[in-house]
Amino acid sequence: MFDNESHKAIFHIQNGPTFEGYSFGYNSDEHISGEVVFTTSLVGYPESMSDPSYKGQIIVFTQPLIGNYGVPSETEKDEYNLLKFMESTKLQCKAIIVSDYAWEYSHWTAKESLQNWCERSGVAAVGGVDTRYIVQYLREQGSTLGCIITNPEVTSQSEIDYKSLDFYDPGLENLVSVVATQKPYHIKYPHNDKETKNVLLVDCGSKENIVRCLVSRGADVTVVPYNYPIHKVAKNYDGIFISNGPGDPKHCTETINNLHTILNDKDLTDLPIFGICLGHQLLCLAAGCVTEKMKYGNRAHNIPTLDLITKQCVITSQNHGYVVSTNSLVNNEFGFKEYFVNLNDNTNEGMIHESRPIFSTQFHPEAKGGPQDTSYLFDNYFKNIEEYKTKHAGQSKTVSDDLKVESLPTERVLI
Ligand SMILES: NC(=O)CC[C@H](N)C(=O)O
Repeated sequence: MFDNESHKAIFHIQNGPTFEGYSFGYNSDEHISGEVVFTTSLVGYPESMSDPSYKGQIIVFTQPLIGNYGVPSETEKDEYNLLKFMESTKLQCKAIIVSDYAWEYSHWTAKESLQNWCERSGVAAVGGVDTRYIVQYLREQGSTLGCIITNPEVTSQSEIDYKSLDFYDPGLENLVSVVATQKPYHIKYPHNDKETKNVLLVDCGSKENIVRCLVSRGADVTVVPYNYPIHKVAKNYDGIFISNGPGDPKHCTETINNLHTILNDKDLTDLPIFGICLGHQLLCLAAGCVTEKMKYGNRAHNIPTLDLITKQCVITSQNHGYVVSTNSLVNNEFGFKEYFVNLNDNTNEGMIHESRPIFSTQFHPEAKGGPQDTSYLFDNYFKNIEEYKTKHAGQSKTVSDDLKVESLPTERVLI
């Protein structure tokens, strides 16, 4: 054991096993609790930990060595004024659990250690526990709540009365309202070599790379909060996009209702729409489908998924605990059908409309981290946008006062 592994940490799974390890993150006098989930991704811990979809969760990494390439800049921006390395402006998960923390790190992008990032962000981090055992347990029992105790006065796990502790359950809260932008903002395509397309992005806790995938293809992106009345302004844009986000999709009733109104609007039948992960679930709910909580979710960068149109297997990046019931997509009243299917567990991975330019995926084609097999979906979305623009060329579009780009901030507006 290294000297710096002497600060004891206890990780307890509600009504389940308890582990003793060392703390290498934020030390709190209070216990820190959340939903325990595991990811089998090998790399990409800065991207995952800054992904707003992980809000309220304790991430168990199955990759045994974590921290060895440090953490890149949390603030550096790219040519689009988007965060260059992180998926949002801060560390989002509640805590992390690893087998072996790498006290030494090295990478050309590294600005600080993972320990430092966790400490200054108030995120607990526990090393030295048997993560393979935890994953086996979660696969049997399903996702469950857990807590971390780093109070130095606690010296042994047997001293704690776990039954008396409160366990925070992120599934009960509308976390989208916490992580989404509070006000509209605008990201402009900085080059003028392509004809501008105007995309309206509904932010439920969007990953930065989703915005980049849109703007880098020549779109000016107006980002609105998840509950913005998009149905009232949709006709002024060339496409709608619905982002990923944390928690149970059923909490986002306003977004679901607004999307439902758009699907029913006879003037918007050819408007391109694309949704990812939570965005997929919300679109499905708006189309009358059903979502349910999975036993332990899918969080990985290598999930084989079948594209039912091309009949090709694609390797996908995933992070979700809820899923759309495939049965609820059969004979869909709006004309949607299944688009992708997960080849590990046969769960639904996407839907597409039989005639309208609308599709959505449960997996993450923006893939940060993860493989870029499915980036063609962004290209397909832009083909739909081109067609829509050509068809509606010459029609005047009036942008509502509160979305006039000149007056909008150029980055996410947080609480
Ligand atoms: N990445 C996401 O958008 C996650 C969607 C949703 N919160 C789920 O866990 O299923």
